[in-house]
Amino acid sequence: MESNRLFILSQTPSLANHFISELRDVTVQKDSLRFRRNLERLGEVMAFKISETLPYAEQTIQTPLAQAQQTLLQEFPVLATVLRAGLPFHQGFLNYFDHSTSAFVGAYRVEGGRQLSVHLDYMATPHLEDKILILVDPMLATGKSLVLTYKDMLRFGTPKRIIIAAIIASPEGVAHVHEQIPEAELWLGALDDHLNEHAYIVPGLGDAGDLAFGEKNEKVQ
Ligand SMILES: O=P(O)(O)OC[C@H]1O[C@H](OP(=O)(O)OP(=O)(O)O)[C@H](O)[C@@H]1O
Ligand SMILES: O=c1cc[nH]c(=O)[nH]1
Ligand SMILES: [Mg+2]
Repeated sequence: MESNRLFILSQTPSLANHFISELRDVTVQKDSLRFRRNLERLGEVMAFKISETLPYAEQTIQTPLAQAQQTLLQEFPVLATVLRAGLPFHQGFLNYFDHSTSAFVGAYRVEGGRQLSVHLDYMATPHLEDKILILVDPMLATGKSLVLTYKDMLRFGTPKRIIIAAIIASPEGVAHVHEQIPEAELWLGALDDHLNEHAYIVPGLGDAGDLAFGEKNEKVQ
């Protein structure tokens, strides 16, 4: 943990490091079922870690025998994700935050090296005013997809807390998010070294969307 706005899972040794290693490993990642499941497992781990920072309240539960006092979440966060690579990671969050509502955003990077642009074309979201929003996307490279997504989501209300969760990030992406969304807390699996000339994270894992779902055909007929 580097500051109160940046939390890095891999800084505390845990099983999460095994899941991240399998995502990166050029042999293991060929198994797309395992790749998707590792994204999902990391969503579950991060959901649990983030849940420790949310507000709770005492509640009384009736068991068949008596009443039990439980400390339970006061509210479930809204979970937002970016298609396509975000889907398995989002499923992991939803497995734990099972009463959450979800937002889906269609955003993709358009070739342009380090100066790439992001095309945003689909958004389905619940109201966000005064909500706790967790925006999940496994890869934070230039940070443009997440920043554009979040700024567009503000049309649907201003969340009272914004948490961004990514599995692998670049220093450039973290700096862009901190500059453009200073109120965001960033939760990462690992913080990598740099971006290459194609704006891929190094060492990274390659193309998360393609590894999860197959190479996309870029041709428009
Ligand atoms: O920080 P950035 O430079 O914006 O890059 C990160 C984005 O790249 C990946 O999606 P991609 O555009 O490859 O789409 P895909 O999920 O359909 O493969 C990833 O899931 C992020 O959304
Ligand atoms: O390294 C990267 C950067 C963006 N998207 C990916 O899937 N990988
Ligand atoms: Mg991709």
